[in-house]
Amino acid sequence: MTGPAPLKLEANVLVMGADSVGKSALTVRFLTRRFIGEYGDLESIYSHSVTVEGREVLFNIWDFPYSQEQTDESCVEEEKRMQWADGFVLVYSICDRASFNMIRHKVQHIKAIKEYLGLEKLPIVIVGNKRDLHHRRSVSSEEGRLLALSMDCEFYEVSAAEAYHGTLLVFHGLVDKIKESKMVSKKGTGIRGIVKSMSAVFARRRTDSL
Ligand SMILES: Nc1nc2c(ncn2[C@@H]2O[C@H](COP(=O)(O)OP(=O)(O)OP(=O)(O)O)[C@@H](O)[C@H]2O)c(=O)[nH]1
Repeated sequence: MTGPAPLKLEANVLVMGADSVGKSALTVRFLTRRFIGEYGDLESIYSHSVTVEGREVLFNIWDFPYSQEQTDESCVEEEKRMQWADGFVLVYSICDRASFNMIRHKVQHIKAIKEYLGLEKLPIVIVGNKRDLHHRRSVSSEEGRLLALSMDCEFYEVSAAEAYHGTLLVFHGLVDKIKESKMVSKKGTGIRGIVKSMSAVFARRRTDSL
């Protein structure tokens, strides 16, 4: 006798990182298996269903750079996005130390925002991208691993340019953590959930422009 099919899991994922570290490359590689080289600078949200260990997962992936200017408005918007997310992929480039140095602060920020949820383990994955550019490396694998360990996060080093498998591990690893933190999604499902979340994020902007 077979039991009921497991519930579909909805995972809102925020991909964050400094400029040009490969956030779009990583996201597009996961969603399409392809590396297309140039991605423009559009902030984007993608929805895509994937089967992970026999369970259907609807990923809503939001790829956006850290706010350049720390205005009150940009801070509020960033916090709303963090609230929307069930899990985080924090990307740095192994060739860009400044992008690595920002990670610790971002993890602390996310933890502060999510603290009220009382989750034991926040689903956060730290990713060192551009592993293929080893001749230009300025952050060692060890440093990345130690940072992740000290912040209680998962860690992967990948090359979005060279391989699909690494990005697959990143997103599947994150889903495992999200599953642990919420067995059943209590949020709105499908496009309604996204529209609700997007409306929340942009409500302030609309109000301000009236
Ligand atoms: N060699 C190499 N180049 C990469 C890799 N991932 C991304 N790139 C390149 O790095 C550049 C930036 O990639 P994006 O994916 O646009 O980076 P992003 O973080 O989304 O950039 P912003 O939208 O500006 O914040 C592009 O020229 C990519 O082709 C990688 O793994 N290896």
